[in-house]
Amino acid sequence: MAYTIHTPEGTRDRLFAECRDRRDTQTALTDLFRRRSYSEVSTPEVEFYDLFLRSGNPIPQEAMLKIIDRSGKIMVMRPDCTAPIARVAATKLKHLPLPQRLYYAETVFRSGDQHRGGSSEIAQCGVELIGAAGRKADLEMIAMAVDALRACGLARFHIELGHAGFFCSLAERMELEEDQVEELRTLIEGKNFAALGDFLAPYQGQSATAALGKLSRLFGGAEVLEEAEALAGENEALSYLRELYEALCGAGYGKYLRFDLGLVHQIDYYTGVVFRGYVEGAGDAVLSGGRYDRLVGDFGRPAPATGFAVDVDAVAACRPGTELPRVGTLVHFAAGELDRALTAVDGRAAGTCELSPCETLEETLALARSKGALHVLVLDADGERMVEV
Ligand SMILES: N[C@@H](Cc1c[nH]c[nH+]1)C(=O)O
Repeated sequence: MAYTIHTPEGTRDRLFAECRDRRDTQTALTDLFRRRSYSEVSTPEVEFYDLFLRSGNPIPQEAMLKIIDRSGKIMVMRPDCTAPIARVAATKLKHLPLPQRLYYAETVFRSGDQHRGGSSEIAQCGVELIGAAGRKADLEMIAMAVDALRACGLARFHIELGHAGFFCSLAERMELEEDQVEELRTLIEGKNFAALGDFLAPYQGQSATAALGKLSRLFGGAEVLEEAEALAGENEALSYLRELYEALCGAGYGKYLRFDLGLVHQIDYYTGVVFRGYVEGAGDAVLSGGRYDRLVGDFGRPAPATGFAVDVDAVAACRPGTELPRVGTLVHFAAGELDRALTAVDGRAAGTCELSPCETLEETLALARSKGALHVLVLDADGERMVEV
């Protein structure tokens, strides 16, 4: 059957260098998170569908991979890490003082054209700062987003800042129905200018219409904030973004920051500052996050929170190239010489030397030739010698 040799849509096998790059990227990120006092948590790969419906419906329902369990309950492959961690913070961790700093390295599953043909299995590495509101917590998180991409060895990247409150304050002024607000959000998020124009046409003349129409074009440097103020008037979200920007510039982060006031995440638990990270060489965002002050409360312990997740494979693909070390030496060892053989492997640079599983030297030499190795180290009762391949 042809099925058995294919992997399901949106998934694929990952080999050698790709696995190593994923692991290295995860390590670079988690080292940073640990240094900043974040502790690791892990939540189940399969969760109740209801968890994601109740917690503000973070992911469109059609994007969740569903499973029916034996009793007929609908379960989903975890489509998002933040909602389950909010549950943990509100339940298992409720006796611990706030704020709590948590990190994770997990896979999320999102399917359908929602992900524009990309992988539906996404390795994420992220942080959540739970129980801290306000300026200092937002500064910590945005600085950490910059440092996370720097820790991965990236130089050409930027973080785009937006504010969920800006869109909401404009949408509120238009007195729309809830589903119309969602439609508007999707049009702006998708930078779908033609449809947005049609949507707003009946509202021409209203004070927020011009700003909403231009929202998806309001991106760039700090001048964007002035442009937005000119369109929308004094606005709390804009003043707050300026305040954060000035503090971050003072700490040397300014050159990594830009603004995108049309940044309206599809995930709809965000309540304040939102941001995305873009790297030269990757079409889509490689980092995404922001403030979500109501989600933890949905699980019974009100607490403001902020966080972000890095798409590990997307970042790994943009890291400066590191060639996979070529295996230069195979170790051919006689029975009883396993310990010497392993010592020889461990004493060389990782990945440059490996054991030969062959019984005869001829077989090992043939294996060495097929792998492009240059030497065979022979270990036997007489001692050791190096044979050129
Ligand atoms: N869970 C979000 C990222 C995030 C973490 N914390 C807040 N936001 C995502 O997958 O895009």
